[in-house]
Amino acid sequence: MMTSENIIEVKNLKKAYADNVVLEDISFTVKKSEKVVLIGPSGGGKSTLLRCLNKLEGDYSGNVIFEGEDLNGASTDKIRTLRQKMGMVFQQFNLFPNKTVLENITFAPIKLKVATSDEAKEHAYMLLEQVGLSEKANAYPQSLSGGQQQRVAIARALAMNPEVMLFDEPTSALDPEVVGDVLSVMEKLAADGMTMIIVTHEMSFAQNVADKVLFMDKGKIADSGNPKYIFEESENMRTKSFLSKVM
Ligand SMILES: Nc1ncnc2c1ncn2[C@@H]1O[C@H](COP(=O)(O)OP(=O)(O)OP(=O)(O)O)[C@@H](O)[C@H]1O
Repeated sequence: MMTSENIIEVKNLKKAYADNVVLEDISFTVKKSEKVVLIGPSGGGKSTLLRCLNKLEGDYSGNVIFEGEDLNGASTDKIRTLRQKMGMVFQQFNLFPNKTVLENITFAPIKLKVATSDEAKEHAYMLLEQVGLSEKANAYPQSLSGGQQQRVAIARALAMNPEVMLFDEPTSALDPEVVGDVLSVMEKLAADGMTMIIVTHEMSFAQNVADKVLFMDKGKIADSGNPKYIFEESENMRTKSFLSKVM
């Protein structure tokens, strides 16, 4: 096994809320630069799995090994350090409403002392250019469209120079006409070699970007493979039935 190449290894992950088993025996690996896309019916456990990866969700059994270190059982300090290497983008942007776009992006690097104020600003302007929002540096989140806010949220996550980016349905809350802007920022990031784990209902995006697709149903990885296999070849009844409903 080429474990050294794996940036994330998930082994026999199980998670329950009281009696409700939400994740059952989940195992998979993510290599550096790989794009792993999680698809599947609502309630199947995709978001929960993503939150377990950076320990936003504690209390699971099994292992999440990130760059060789097991998050399960790691100290709070260690988890904080590891979490800094994982950028997360949520469905609901979660920008700081009382900070400008620039302040949203520079806040964490300055507070966590990974950059001086000048370095953080310089980096932020670079990132704003990357997401196509240079002219919005001094705007406040509420003056931006949902798609613009989500692109700021992506820039904010990138400001910490993460090793991995986790996306939890980043376009689900957006008006259809701005979804493409966010997806194209993500496609560029993918082409630049970022390691990405993405929960999405955007099937053509999944098909274009994924190296590996995990089809999650009822808390399990019910099917997995490259996009050609999942979208064209799989004979798995659950995969086929799900895809026939969403495509
Ligand atoms: N904080 C929580 N407390 C109790 N149950 C939860 C909690 N979060 C999620 N669940 C349950 O876990 C299951 C999986 O939810 P999850 O949000 O991970 O699914 P999903 O595949 O991401 O669905 P969707 O596509 O609708 O977001 C659901 O049955 C949900 O009700």
